[in-house]
Parts: sequence; C-alpha cells; structure tokens
Amino acid sequence: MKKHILIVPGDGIGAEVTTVGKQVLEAIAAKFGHDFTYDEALIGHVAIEATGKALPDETLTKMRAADAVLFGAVGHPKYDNDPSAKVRPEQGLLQMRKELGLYANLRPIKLFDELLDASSIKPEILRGADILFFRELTGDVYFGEKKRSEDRNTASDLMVYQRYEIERIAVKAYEAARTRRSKVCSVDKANVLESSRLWREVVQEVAKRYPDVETEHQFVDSAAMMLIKDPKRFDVVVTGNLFGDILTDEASQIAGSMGMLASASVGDSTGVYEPIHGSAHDITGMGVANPLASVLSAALLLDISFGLKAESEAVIAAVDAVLKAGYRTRDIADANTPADKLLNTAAMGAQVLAQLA
Ligand SMILES: NC(=O)c1ccc[n+]([C@@H]2O[C@H](COP(=O)([O-])OP(=O)(O)OC[C@H]3O[C@@H](n4cnc5c(N)ncnc54)[C@H](O)[C@@H]3O)[C@@H](O)[C@H]2O)c1
Ligand SMILES: CC(C)[C@H](C(=O)O)[C@@H](O)C(=O)O
Ligand SMILES: [Mg+2]
Repeated sequence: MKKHILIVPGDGIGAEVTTVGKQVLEAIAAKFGHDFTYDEALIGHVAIEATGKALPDETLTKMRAADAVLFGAVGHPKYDNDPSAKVRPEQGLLQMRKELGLYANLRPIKLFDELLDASSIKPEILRGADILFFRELTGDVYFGEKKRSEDRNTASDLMVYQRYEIERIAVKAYEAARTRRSKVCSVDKANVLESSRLWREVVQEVAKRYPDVETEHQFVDSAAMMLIKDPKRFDVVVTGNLFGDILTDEASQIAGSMGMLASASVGDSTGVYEPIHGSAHDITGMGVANPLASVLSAALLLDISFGLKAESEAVIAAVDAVLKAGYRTRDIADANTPADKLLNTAAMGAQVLAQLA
C-alpha cells in the first residue's frame, strides 16, 4: 500500500517520542511490504519561533495533503507561566483540530497485564479494565466565545454545543460499542449546565436507534470517582471536550502512565494520531520519555486511517512482548525493575523494533 504520512513532532518530548513512532511505521512498511513516504512540519512553540504562527499555513496544507498525521505534543513553559501571551502553542493544536474537522477523539484505555503493578490503583480493581473514550474535540468551552471585561477583572468562556455536534459523536460511540461490549456511558453535568441538558437529550435520542446497546448517563463528578473505584464497569464512554480532556488524564492511571495512552483524532479529513500527554517540560531532553504512547498512536493510525488491521496488531503485539520481557521506561518501572531492564526512550524504541524485525 502506498501512503504519505506527515510527522508533526511539535515541542518538548514530542520530537523524542515521534522519532520512535516513525521508526515503527518504517519497520511495519518494511515487514509488510508497504510504500510509506514521510514529510515533517512545524507546530506549537517551535513554529512560533520560526514563523510567528502556532499553526503555519504550510503545515496545514501538508496536513490536508497527507494520508495521516503522526503528532507529538505542543507546549512550552514560557507560555504556561505567562497568561497574557497572545500567541500560544496550544492554539496551533486547537486550530488544527478545527480546520481538519477532527471532531472525534478516540482514547483507548487498555491496561497491558504486565503493567498491573505500575498503577497506583490496586491490581484486583484494574484487571480486565478496557475503556474506549469518545471525547468530542471541536466544540464546548474550548471553542465558545471568550471574553474579558474592559477593566480586565471578569472573564468568561462560553460552553456551547449544537445538536449536530453531539449527535455525530454519539453515533460514533454507539457504532463502536456494537463492536465491543455494547455499553455506552454518556458523561455530562446535566444537573447544572444547559449545554449538558442538550447533550443528554440528544444522546437519549441516538440511544433509541441502538436498542441493542445498553445506555447509562453519569454526571461527570460521579464518573470521575467511578473510574477509579470500578473502572471495569465502563465500556464506551462518550463525553464533551473539557470533561473528556480531564477524565482521560485521570484514566491514564488505569493504564499505568500518561506515557502509555495513544489517541486518534478523526472526522472530516486527514486523521491525526497523538499521545494524550503533553510536551512534558519536566523531562524534555533527558531521553527518558516513554515512547509507547506514540508507538500505540502509530498502531491506531495503521488501523483507522489505512485499514491495516494485521499491521496494527503487530505493533500492539510488539509492545506487549517488550513489556512481557520486563523492559520499562522510568514512568512504568517499579522497585522490582532490574537496572538492565530500565530503558531510555531510544532503547525502548529499539526493543519494539527488534520485535518487528
Ligand atoms: N496534546 C498536547 O499537545 C498536549 C497535551 C497536554 C498538555 N500539553 C502541554 O504540555 C505542557 C506540559 O503540560 P503538563 O505538564 O500539564 O502535561 P504533560 O502531559 O506534558 O505531563 C504530565 C506529567 O506526565 C509525565 N509524562 C507525560 N508524558 C510522558 C511520557 N511519554 N513518558 C513519561 N512521562 C510522561 C510528565 O513528565 C509530567 O510529569 C503544557 O504546555 C501543556 O499545555 C500539550
Ligand atoms: C494542550 C491542550 C490544548 C490539549 C487539550 O486540552 O485538548 C491537551 O490537554 C490534550 O488533551 O490534547
Ligand atoms: Mg489533555
């Protein structure tokens, strides 16, 4: 199969982990006889430094022309500590999602058995947890009107949803549930927010079209608690942009680490595949970042954008084998990890590649 993949490393550990993600795509192409070509583009802080824009036009054009995008992360401490900055790396990410119509963000929370002890949650609570989040990605308070009063003392972000935006993500969630354990949990705050009342109304309507799928509605505060108390009760979770952002970082602890969680952002055009983690300033340049979230994002890319199921499964099996062999990056290591199994980013990548050779 001939495909063109755009690598967009972004900032911080984004470059470190996408290097490994790309190597895995190259290894898959070699193993299965595909012809993948690559290009690279800037986003975030590195793009602001080079062009003044967080999402340069050239990057967007390249994204539209690509068959899929492997994305790293954006963000820089310079902006995190300066709320007044007008141009910010994260704007590039949000603009990309909007411009490409990436309204559905799939965040699978799957615990590799070998990592049962890497989590701070008890193994007996975690064992068998397997959740697929559908986070709505182009609406909500992220894209509603933002205001600051003239005296600068009052600020607001409009939490807004339109019926069609809720319906299309709900349909994706129900369709996915049919291929899994046929359960959808919709998460909102309908006891307080009008936008959540519309959310619940629309999900209830969509649910009627899927009588074979069990539907549950939960308030976000309770859902946050349930995720830790009993993660196994969840199959597919569908929720808005902000709640989905927060709940999936929380859920990363079910999988052991932020460094394990991949995601697929899909919708109207080119799919973008990215770890859920950020640029991780605290470990940037140290070479210790876990590249497996990027590797697993590459697996999602192969499956969802290219329909290459066997290739995608080969990547997941390679990760599984590396973990079974006891190899760990720092974030998923524990006191029992022997020194010779504690790997840096590149060495972990090399172990995955060895499995794919
Ligand atoms: N999609 C994105 O591009 C994205 C997502 C989240 C945050 N950010 C940005 O990243 C910057 C840092 O944000 P943050 O610190 O809140 O979140 P973060 O996800 O970057 O880091 C949170 C914690 O998880 C650890 N971590 C993250 N990824 C890891 C990996 N692959 N291996 C090992 N440890 C890992 C970090 O070291 C840190 O301790 C901010 O500027 C933020 O805006 C970007
Ligand atoms: C960096 C930020 C804008 C982004 C978000 O909030 O969507 C990130 O946290 C994510 O989860 O991709
Ligand atoms: Mg986030």
